[in-house]
Amino acid sequence: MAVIQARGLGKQYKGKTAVSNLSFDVRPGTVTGFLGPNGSGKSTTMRLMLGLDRGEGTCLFDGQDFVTLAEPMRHVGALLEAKPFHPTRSARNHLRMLASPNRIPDSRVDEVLSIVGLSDVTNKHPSTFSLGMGQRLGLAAALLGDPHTLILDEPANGLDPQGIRWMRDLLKSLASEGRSVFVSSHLLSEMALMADELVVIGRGRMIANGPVEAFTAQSSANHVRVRTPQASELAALIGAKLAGNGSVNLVGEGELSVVGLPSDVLGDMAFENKIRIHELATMEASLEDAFLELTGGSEEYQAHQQAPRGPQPGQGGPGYGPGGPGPYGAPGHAGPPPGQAGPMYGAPGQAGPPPGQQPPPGWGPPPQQQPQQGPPPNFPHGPQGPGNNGGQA
Ligand SMILES: Nc1ncnc2c1ncn2[C@@H]1O[C@H](COP(=O)(O)OP(=O)(O)OP(=O)(O)O)[C@@H](O)[C@H]1O
Repeated sequence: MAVIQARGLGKQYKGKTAVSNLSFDVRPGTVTGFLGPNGSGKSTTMRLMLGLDRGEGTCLFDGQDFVTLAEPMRHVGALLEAKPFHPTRSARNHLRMLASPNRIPDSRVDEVLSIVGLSDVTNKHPSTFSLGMGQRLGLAAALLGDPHTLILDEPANGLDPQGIRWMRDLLKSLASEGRSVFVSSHLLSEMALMADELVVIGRGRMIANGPVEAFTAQSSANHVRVRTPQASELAALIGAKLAGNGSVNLVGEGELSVVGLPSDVLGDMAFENKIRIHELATMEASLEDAFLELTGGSEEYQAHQQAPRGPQPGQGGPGYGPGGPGPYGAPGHAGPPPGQAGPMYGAPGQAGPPPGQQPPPGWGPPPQQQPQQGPPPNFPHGPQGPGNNGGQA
């Protein structure tokens, strides 16, 4: 059984939709990354999951609503915001205050302080902590009850590079013990190293949900680079073989970018036609490539003057058919301007679907939406709410 089952989560602020009809599962033994541009609704979703905000839908933890869990810290640990600590208590006392209603012994307080590397500052006031130290204390609070589920909003915020690596190793090892870890982060390279599954949202709506590999596999940035002194000849052969299912572009002198055929097929084709190959390399899309491509246009907040993101003058863009950008219509992947090197043979570009309307190929549909239920009750745990944050909505 999935440990976390979110169904139809939704929230409006003064008529403006922050989260709309989000459904997903988080399985035990996995780190599930929660991605989305600024303001896309990640924090709101996490608050809805924990009953900290009123909204639509349900979220069940092992089949139970969070607010009905007895001793919730033993089931779900949450880190939702940095430094929501008591103004006068020491770090240790802050944790003891959270531990006692959940019948968690003081020995566990010292244990989690040691796990997060704060053993030397247990008697200091968190108000004097750096952002990174505050995050560590927040994580200590989330771990207090040794929960099988963790919900962490940007836990790497403020951590130094060593801290970020430590956090990654910790979350992976917690997942490898069979726990469910649901974590948001803007650090895509981190997420690529850490996450098994992804939930990607834009403007509060589901964009993609599935394994990380499937997410990156659908990116048009996946291509094969071929360097050959017989580029035109090879491009013509590739174009014929593709027959509209992919593209081949001249991206530099004697350099082709091919989408739709793997390197072994290209190598054999060149060999059979006596075409010399100087380089044949499979270029895999990064999580960042796939994320920017898929969430393009769904950013709530954008700089007015964007840095140029498309191919540089004189270069083509990988994987563009003559009709436009790749299958998801990513900004910054607009292909070469007229008159510059560009697509030679390829499928007509398709305009990308609006976010959330058509999941990329190979991705399962989101779990079936359930009829939306009434708003969950207010978070009932008062000032000693879930995990660490005192239950502030
Ligand atoms: N208390 C609030 N009152 C009004 N609007 C809110 C409130 N909290 C969030 N919003 C709005 O809801 C939307 C989603 O915000 P949310 O903080 O959930 O996004 P996010 O994905 O966590 O953003 P970020 O990545 O920047 O942390 C935004 O448009 C935000 O302005």
